[in-house]
Amino acid sequence: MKISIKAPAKINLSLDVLHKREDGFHEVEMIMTTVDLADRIELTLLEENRIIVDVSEGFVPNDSRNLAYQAAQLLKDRYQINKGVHISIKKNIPVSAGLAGGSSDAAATLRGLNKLWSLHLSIDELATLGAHIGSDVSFCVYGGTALATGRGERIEHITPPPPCWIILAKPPIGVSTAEIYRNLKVDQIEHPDINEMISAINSSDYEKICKQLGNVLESVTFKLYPEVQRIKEQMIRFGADGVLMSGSGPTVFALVKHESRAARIYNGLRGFCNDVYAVRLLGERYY
Ligand SMILES: C[C@](O)(CO)[C@H](O)COP(=O)(O)OP(=O)(O)OC[C@H]1O[C@@H](n2ccc(N)nc2=O)[C@H](O)[C@@H]1O
Ligand SMILES: Nc1ncnc2c1ncn2[C@@H]1O[C@H](COP(=O)(O)OP(=O)(O)OP(=O)(O)O)[C@@H](O)[C@H]1O
Repeated sequence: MKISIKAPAKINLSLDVLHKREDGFHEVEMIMTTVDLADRIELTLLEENRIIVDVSEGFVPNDSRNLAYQAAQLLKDRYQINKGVHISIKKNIPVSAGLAGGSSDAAATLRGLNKLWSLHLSIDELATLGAHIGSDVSFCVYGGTALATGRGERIEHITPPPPCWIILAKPPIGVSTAEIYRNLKVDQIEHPDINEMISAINSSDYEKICKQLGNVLESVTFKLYPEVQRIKEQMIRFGADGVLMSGSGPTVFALVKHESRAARIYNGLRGFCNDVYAVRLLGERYY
C-alpha cells in the first residue's frame, strides 16, 4: 500500500514575541498561512519493523535527524506499531529557509501514517503529537490560516486571506532559528498589531493586510545577514504591495495582486537570486 501527500510551505504574515519563557522557548503570537509550494511525500507500507527515509536533496539527513523520520518514530513508540514505512521525500521547499519545510514533511507523515497504519487518530490528536517534533508542526498538520500562540503549537483557525500572488526569494544562506531567537532583545521589540491583522483578514481587506505585515525577528536576521534586507528592498522597489521576511528567515515574501506585476518582480529578482518562486496563496485547511 502506498500513499502520496503534499506538504506545503508556510509563511508568517505576522510574528510577534511576547517574552522568553522559563523553558528557553519564546511565547509567540503569529498569523500563519500556507502557500502553493510543496514537498511531495510518498509513504509505502513495510511489513518489516523499520523506518527508511529517502530524500531528493543530498544534504538533508535521511536518518533519525529527519523530521519525517521523527514523526514515524513518535507514532511507532506511542501506539506500539510493529509494521514499518518507507518515506520518500521530494524536496521542493528550500531548506533552512523559514518556510517550515521539515515541519511540513513531519506533519504530512503524521497525516499519512494515520491512514497507512490505520490509527484512527483525530486531526487534533495528530496536531498535539506534532508539537513534540517542533513548534511549527502542529500548524502544518492542519494547514490553512491560523493564529498560533504558546511556542507556536496552540492553533486557532481563522478565515483565509483574499487570494493573491506570493513571490518568495531566498538568498543562498541557511538561517538557524535558534540563533535568531538567541539574538532577539525582548525588551526592545516593536510589536506588530496582531488584532488589526486578524481584522484585516476577516474583512478580506487586502491593502490593510499588506500594511499590517510585521515580524519582530526581521531586524535580528537583517543585522546578521544584510543580504536578506537587500532582497526586501529590491522587492519594494519592483513594486510589491507588501513585503516581509518569513519566520526566522532568510526567505522574504512579497504579496502581489496583479499577475503582470508578479511576473515583473519574479523576473527582476531572478537576476541576482537563484531561489525565486511565484506561487499562489493557499490559505484553506486540508481538514
Ligand atoms: C520562527 C518560526 O518558524 C515561526 O513560524 C518558528 O517559531 C520556529 O519553529 P521550528 O523551526 O519548528 O522551531 P523548533 O524546532 O521548535 O525550535 C528551534 C529553536 O528555536 C527556538 N525557539 C523556537 C520557537 C519558539 N517559540 N521559541 C524559541 O525560542 C528555540 O531555541 C528552539 O530550540
Ligand atoms: N524533512 C526535512 N526537510 C528539510 N530539512 C530537514 C528535514 N528533516 C530535518 N531537517 C533539518 O532541519 C533543519 C531546518 O530545516 P527546515 O527546512 O525545516 O527549516 P525552516 O524552513 O527554517 O523551518 P522553520 O520555518 O520551521 O523554522 C535543517 O538543518 C535540516 O537539515
